[in-house]
Amino acid sequence: MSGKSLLLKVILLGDGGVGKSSLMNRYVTNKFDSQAFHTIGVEFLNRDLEVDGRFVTLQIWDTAGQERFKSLRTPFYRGADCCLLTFSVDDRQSFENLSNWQKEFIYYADVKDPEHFPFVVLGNKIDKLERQVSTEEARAWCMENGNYPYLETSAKDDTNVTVAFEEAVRQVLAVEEQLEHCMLGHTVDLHSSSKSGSSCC
Ligand SMILES: Nc1nc2c(ncn2[C@@H]2O[C@H](COP(=O)(O)OP(=O)(O)OP(=O)(O)O)[C@@H](O)[C@H]2O)c(=O)[nH]1
Ligand SMILES: [Mg+2]
Repeated sequence: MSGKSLLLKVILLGDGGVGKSSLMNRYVTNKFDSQAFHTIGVEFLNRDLEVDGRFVTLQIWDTAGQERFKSLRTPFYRGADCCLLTFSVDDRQSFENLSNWQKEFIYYADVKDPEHFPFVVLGNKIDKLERQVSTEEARAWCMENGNYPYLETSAKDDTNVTVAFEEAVRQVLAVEEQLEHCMLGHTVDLHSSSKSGSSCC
């Protein structure tokens, strides 16, 4: 087990009103406000956690989903280690906009290798009885768009909120481990007389 704490930046993106701020506040302060105000620009909160023996400080960046705040949120995408694409299961439009959020993130965060970037998709407000997006549909979107993990959450009832943020950490650690593995492969390569090296990257 490593004693060093890792600082990870995760960013919550999605339409205005899907519950991004509520998810962050539920996770960090364990509170829920049924009359939350729209976010203007960005806000962030930190929480320390341990995942699979790794100590992590999770820096959660909560962005304003409303279109009019686009120029205020996009400068903060750079340096994110994971992106939580969020929609609300009772709002079909917010689900249909996931691709736009994915593209906006890749562009403004200047992601060099989008295929391997860790996105996690959250379908929030599962406590609501009238759904407009089924679990199967959401899973299918995740499969088709990069094989992303999909979690259904409720910030109101505190369903899967901790699991969602821990999954984000796991995704980042998995990518990091793969990179370390590849670099190790290259190091071994330099000292090897053989031309054939690691084929993982
Ligand atoms: N029923 C229910 N309501 C929720 C849930 N999460 C958030 N809400 C409510 O939905 C509304 C919008 O939530 P916010 O967290 O402000 O949404 P947001 O995504 O941060 O919105 P912007 O800041 O405009 O981007 C608020 O009235 C919340 O109380 C949930 O899981 N279930
Ligand atoms: Mg908000």
